[in-house]
Amino acid sequence: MKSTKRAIIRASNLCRTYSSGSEQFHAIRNVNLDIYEGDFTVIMGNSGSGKSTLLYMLSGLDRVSVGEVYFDDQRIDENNEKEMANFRARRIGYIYQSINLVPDLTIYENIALPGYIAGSSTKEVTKKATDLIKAMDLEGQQFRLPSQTSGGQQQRAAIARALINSPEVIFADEPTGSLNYDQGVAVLDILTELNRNGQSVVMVTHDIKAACRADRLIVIRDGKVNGELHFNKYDEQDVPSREAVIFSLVSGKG
Ligand SMILES: Nc1ncnc2c1ncn2[C@@H]1O[C@H](COP(=O)(O)OP(=O)(O)OP(=O)(O)O)[C@@H](O)[C@H]1O
Repeated sequence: MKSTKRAIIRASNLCRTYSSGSEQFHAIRNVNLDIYEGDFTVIMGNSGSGKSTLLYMLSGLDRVSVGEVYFDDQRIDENNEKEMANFRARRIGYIYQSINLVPDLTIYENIALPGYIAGSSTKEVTKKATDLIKAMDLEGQQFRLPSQTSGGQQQRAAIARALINSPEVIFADEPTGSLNYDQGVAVLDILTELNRNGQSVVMVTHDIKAACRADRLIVIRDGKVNGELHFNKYDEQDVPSREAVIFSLVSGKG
């Protein structure tokens, strides 16, 4: 479907080939994909279909083998290492399934660190980190090490860390994968609220309930885009009907 929304990311003829010895594996094959500003885009697909690989390339976390990636109309796949690190620090936020907080830094320090890496002043970082700690309901946890907090608190800290530089796009790779049900819902509620306030979100998930948060769903199969659905902004009432259409598209039973 042609969209009137602005493409914040454009990927053209994207390929990613992994080599091991003389073997080559084509994890992403000729993908053409736009990600629209303000959308909550969800990527689903079977294990090994290439979701994480695609997310890495769209976010500049990994190199493309062939193809082009444009972010806000600027080509990023030709960036050198320094330009790419700068791009990642300032323009995107990344939330990992495995959370990946630095174990020896406090929750506050983990959240603040990318602010300093991006070159913000101590005053700016302190204000933003303090606001985010409040918004993510982490007051009282900020001087603890990650190991002294719950999984849900750690993932909320990881979201705060991803937001510290006010990125244009937040990428989340199975952000609820290591959480219990209630913690997962809390994280999805935060991402949904951020998106309602205009934040572009791109999330990979295996969970159909989590995928119901999408206003655009993309299904990947064998490294290719295999289907797409569009929804209105998330409304809890729509979940049962959304679950059914998402299930039929993902399972190929539609
Ligand atoms: N560094 C690598 N070297 C070789 N093959 C890789 C590498 N990383 C991923 N692959 C392969 O590429 C394919 C896509 O992997 P990817 O992690 O993108 O899949 P995924 O859809 O995110 O899977 P999952 O849902 O299980 O996380 C898989 O077959 C995987 O084994």
